[in-house]
Order: sequence, then structure tokens, then C-alpha cells
Amino acid sequence: MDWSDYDAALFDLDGVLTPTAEVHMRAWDVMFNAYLRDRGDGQEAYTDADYFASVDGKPRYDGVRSFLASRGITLPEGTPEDGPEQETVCGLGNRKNAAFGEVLRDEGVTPYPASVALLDRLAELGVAVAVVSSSRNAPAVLGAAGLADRFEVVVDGQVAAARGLPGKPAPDTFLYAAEQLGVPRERAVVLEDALSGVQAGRAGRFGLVVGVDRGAGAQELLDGGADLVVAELDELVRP
Ligand SMILES: O=P(O)(O)OC[C@H]1O[C@@H](O)[C@H](O)[C@@H](O)[C@@H]1O
Repeated sequence: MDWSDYDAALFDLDGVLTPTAEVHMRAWDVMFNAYLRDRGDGQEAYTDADYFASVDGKPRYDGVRSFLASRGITLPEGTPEDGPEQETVCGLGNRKNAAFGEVLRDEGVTPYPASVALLDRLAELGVAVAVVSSSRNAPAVLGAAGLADRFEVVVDGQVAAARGLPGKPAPDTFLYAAEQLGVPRERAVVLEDALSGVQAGRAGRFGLVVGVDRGAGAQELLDGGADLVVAELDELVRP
């Protein structure tokens, strides 16, 4: 890939730089299936297909709301301060977050080597880099992965909430990151593994949208707005 056409790379985190999309997936699975069982109203089990269709890449409470809506379930919204025992959108999201936090603490995070190779190459080329993640856990994940020092700009779920920026698939968090780097959208590349993320890249009319296929499906990512799809980010190191 010829990086001379671009001045910035805007990276999603979970599933792009670190294998933590898997950890999110498992934590959602455990929480939603326990919740559906407890309801006792004959709902079918929550599956990975539900994750990719309704939850992947979105901010925590948007993911809960989207999945419940897909099953015709409406709960009160609650507030981000809700305890995990509360049967609200925020309570369920926080229930899942407790499981995510435990795995992060117990297992740590090792970034994808191929993604680190691309970060090294971009640093050599002088291409600016930012992290744009829906997750409120992004700073903790970056720290655990030893990547925190590499990014001057991190737009995570906390930053988005504080600034009132709508989450992916809206393009606002990516646009804000490009603005923070001082790079126009057409000179910025979005790198994403989630359908909601490539949709955000497309909606923001960025210079290039790269899909990373970690399970969402190459065709789905292309249909959602990716210009190209790779299996690993070191495919973008070579000229
Ligand atoms: O860690 P948080 O704030 O609960 O954010 C959750 C979301 O964070 C995103 O980065 C993941 O791609 C989602 O799949 C995940 O559900």
C-alpha cells in the first residue's frame, strides 16, 4: 500500500490492534445467555451471529439496546451508574463489563504482532496515528498491551460520552480524531473489524476504509463500506 496518499491512520482497537474483540464477545455471550435463561420466556440463545449483527463495535449500552430490540425486548434505560444487578440497559451492560474486567486482569493482553509491525512502519513514515474505540475500557486495554505511548490521540467511549459524540456506525468519533490530529478526512485511513466501524468510515467519507476480517466476514465488510479487506495488518506494510 502506498501510504504517501495519506497523513493519518485511525485505528479501531478491539479486534484491530488487540485480540480483545474475542474477550468482549465471550463476556457478552455469558451475560446475555444468563439473562435470557433467567427471563424464562422461551427466548432462543444468544449466538455469535447476534454479536456480529447487533453488538460488534458499538458503544456498550447501544449494543445492549440493539440486541434486546432484535428480540422484541424493551427495558428501561437506567444510568451508567446502575449496578450489575439492575434489569436496565445500563445494568446489563455493566454486568457484562464486570466479566470483561476480570478477563483483562487475569489474562492480560498481547497485541497482534502484524498490527504492531504496521504501527512501526507508520512511525518510520511519519504517518500520524489515533485510536478510535467505542469502548470505555480502551485506555486500560492500550496500557495492558503496552501500546499507550504510541498514540497521542485516543477517542474512546468515555471521551465520546463526555463530548456528546454519537457512537459507531455514526462517523463522529473518527471525524473528531482526524480533527485532533489536524488531518483532513480525505487524507485519513480508517481501520476497522466491525460492520458498524466500516459503516462509520464510509459515512465519514474518509480517504480509505480498511476492513480487517476477524469474523465479521470479508463480503459483509465490503458491503458495509470497506474499500478493501485484509486478514492481518502487515499486508499494509508492503509497498
Ligand atoms: O468496553 P465497553 O465500553 O463496554 O465497550 C464495548 C464495545 O467495545 C468495542 O470496542 C467492541 O468492538 C465492542 O464489540 C464492545 O461491545
